[in-house]
Amino acid sequence: MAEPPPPVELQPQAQTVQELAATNRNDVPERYIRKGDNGGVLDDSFPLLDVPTVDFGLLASSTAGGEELEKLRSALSSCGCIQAINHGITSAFLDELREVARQFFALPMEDKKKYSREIGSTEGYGNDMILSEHQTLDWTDRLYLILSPEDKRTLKFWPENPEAFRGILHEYSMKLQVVAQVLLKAMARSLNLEQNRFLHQYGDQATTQARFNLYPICPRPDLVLGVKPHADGSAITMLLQDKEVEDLQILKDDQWVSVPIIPQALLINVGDQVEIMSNGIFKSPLHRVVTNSERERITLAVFCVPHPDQEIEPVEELITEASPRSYKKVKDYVSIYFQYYQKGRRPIEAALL
Ligand SMILES: O=C(O)CCC(=O)C(=O)O
Ligand SMILES: [Fe+2]
Repeated sequence: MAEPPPPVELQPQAQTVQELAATNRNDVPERYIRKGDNGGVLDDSFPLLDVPTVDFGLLASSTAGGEELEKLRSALSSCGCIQAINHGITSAFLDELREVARQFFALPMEDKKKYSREIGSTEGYGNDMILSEHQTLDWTDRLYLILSPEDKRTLKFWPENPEAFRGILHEYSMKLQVVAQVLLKAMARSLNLEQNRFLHQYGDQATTQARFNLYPICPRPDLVLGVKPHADGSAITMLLQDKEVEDLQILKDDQWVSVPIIPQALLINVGDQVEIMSNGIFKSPLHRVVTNSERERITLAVFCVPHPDQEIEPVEELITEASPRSYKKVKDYVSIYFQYYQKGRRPIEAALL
């Protein structure tokens, strides 16, 4: 993979999407209107995807769980995602987390702007990074924070208001490390590999990054997307969905389908780096977020990303005559990610042999 030039960010929008939505109740600026046939007509009749639920209590036991492993393998190699249940994080805790996220986005703008990200960098509060004059913007504001390793956190971006925010996010981060380990081991076992086969490549220097997403009410859901179609550049992504507003869609068999909400579940999807490690057996799904003219939506995505120096490549045992190697060895996969993403291309194309 060629070394990409670092992204150069153009002048950000003067207003957050939340401000736009509050002042402009009937229309949206041209910059947010999607161009071309970027995924078909946006009407509101998308079929619901049947995302398999996987019991993490069963996956975590090293002896039991054959049926659960098969369910995992089959889900990750078809739709590329699962609803993780019994993952050891209580519903009450997930509700607290949703509540501090809601309280943060409800703060007055001047309070939120204390945590604004700096131009050219992703961490902090703000909206879409603009890399080209032609870029269609996403109808979303975000708070982006590195969770781990802990010494990589930039605390100045971690809200002090609401007061419980930092403590709850820290606790969530600790709990997710366990969930990620269970998953990566189970993924290997489900393919009859030694259980640390993916975990070794994932490495012990991996970072986890949290992205709180606010999707304000949008007057033109027929024309505007919350997040344009993309696949994640992570190894895996764990999404805490909004409890009520169902606007995430996945491309399955060339059709956009809605992801149902299970309030106590974590929606976990394969990212490009696990697609590469599994030699394409596990699929990193294309997904997008539609907008909503009635309800705002808040989600929390956590991306689990191998260290940039870590080499990622298909696991040897998965390369056979019947399924030859499909991807090159890659390093620092995330660095080209934004440029491809903003151009609406799939970064994984760069890794294909
Ligand atoms: O908010 C969502 O439902 C999904 C967000 C997403 O795809 C992302 O942040 O990569
Ligand atoms: Fe995503």
